[in-house]
Amino acid sequence: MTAEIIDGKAIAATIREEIRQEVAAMQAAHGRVPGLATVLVGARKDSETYVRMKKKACAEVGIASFGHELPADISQDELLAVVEGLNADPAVHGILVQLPLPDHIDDEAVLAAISLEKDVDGFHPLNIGRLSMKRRDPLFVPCTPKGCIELLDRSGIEISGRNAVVLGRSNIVGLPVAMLLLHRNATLTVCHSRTADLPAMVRQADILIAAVGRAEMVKGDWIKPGAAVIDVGVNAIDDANDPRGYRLVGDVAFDEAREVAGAITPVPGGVGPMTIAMLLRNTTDAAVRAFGG
Ligand SMILES: Nc1nc(=O)c2c([nH]1)NC[C@@H]1CN(c3ccc(C(=O)N[C@@H](CCC(=O)O)C(=O)O)cc3)C=[N+]21
Repeated sequence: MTAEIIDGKAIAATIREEIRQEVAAMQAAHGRVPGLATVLVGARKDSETYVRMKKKACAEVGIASFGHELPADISQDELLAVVEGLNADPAVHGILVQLPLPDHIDDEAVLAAISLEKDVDGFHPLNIGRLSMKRRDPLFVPCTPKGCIELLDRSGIEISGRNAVVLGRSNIVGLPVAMLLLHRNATLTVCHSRTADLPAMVRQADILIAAVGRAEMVKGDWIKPGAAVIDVGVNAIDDANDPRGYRLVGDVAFDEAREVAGAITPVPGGVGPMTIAMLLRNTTDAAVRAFGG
């Protein structure tokens, strides 16, 4: 069997078009548009690239974006003051503090300072807490996990009653995507670096979410025939043939896995574009709430 390729780039484009129309209608009805503030501390190349992509995506759908580029040696108090200013700014409906933050900053304190109504990343401890409870909907669900579920839903892949295996337990992907799958009535297994016989666990998966950040770790013979494979990994590996000197690969050995899986996301062009589409979704939802529906 050769897997259906889940085209995250195309699905994300469809979602961006839906949002573009909503924003245009909002503009017509209220004369106002959603606004996203991005906060970038320091000059990590990857973070700069991600923030630039997010601002460009905002512009394409008519969301206003407000970029705050701050020095790497900013103090915790100064950064908290920036967040407080954005909390109070009525043109800003969503606040995204790009992670990782420099080591001297307590990132949990910064995320906890973001107004709940503007927490479009869904990383505020209260939103995470609500995500981890039954029937306590958080105001916002983190973008990458939400994008994974959206890919399954828009590809017609049933979640309820099926075996879902999540590889990885990070705060930003593994844990929240596990909660979402459980809420959707999957039978859930979370695997990590201490899991005994990882290939055997992964072979149980009707739905596999790979989010460990290790290039091509999941081999083709780990995949249950017909499984849906969502590859969250974004790993740069050296490639002299690429003008950038590297190329991106996922956590799954794609060429092997596609011979076994029923459906699989590519890297790039799978989960990545969905993360950004979900950020636009959350920002638009925040604005709808702020404008009173
Ligand atoms: N507060 C915060 N929120 C985040 O959502 C957040 C963050 N910090 N820190 C870093 C991670 C990573 N992340 C990605 C977004 C888009 C792609 C993406 O679109 N990737 C393209 C490839 C891009 C390329 O070619 O370089 C793709 O997979 O097709 C990937 C990764 C968001 N993150």
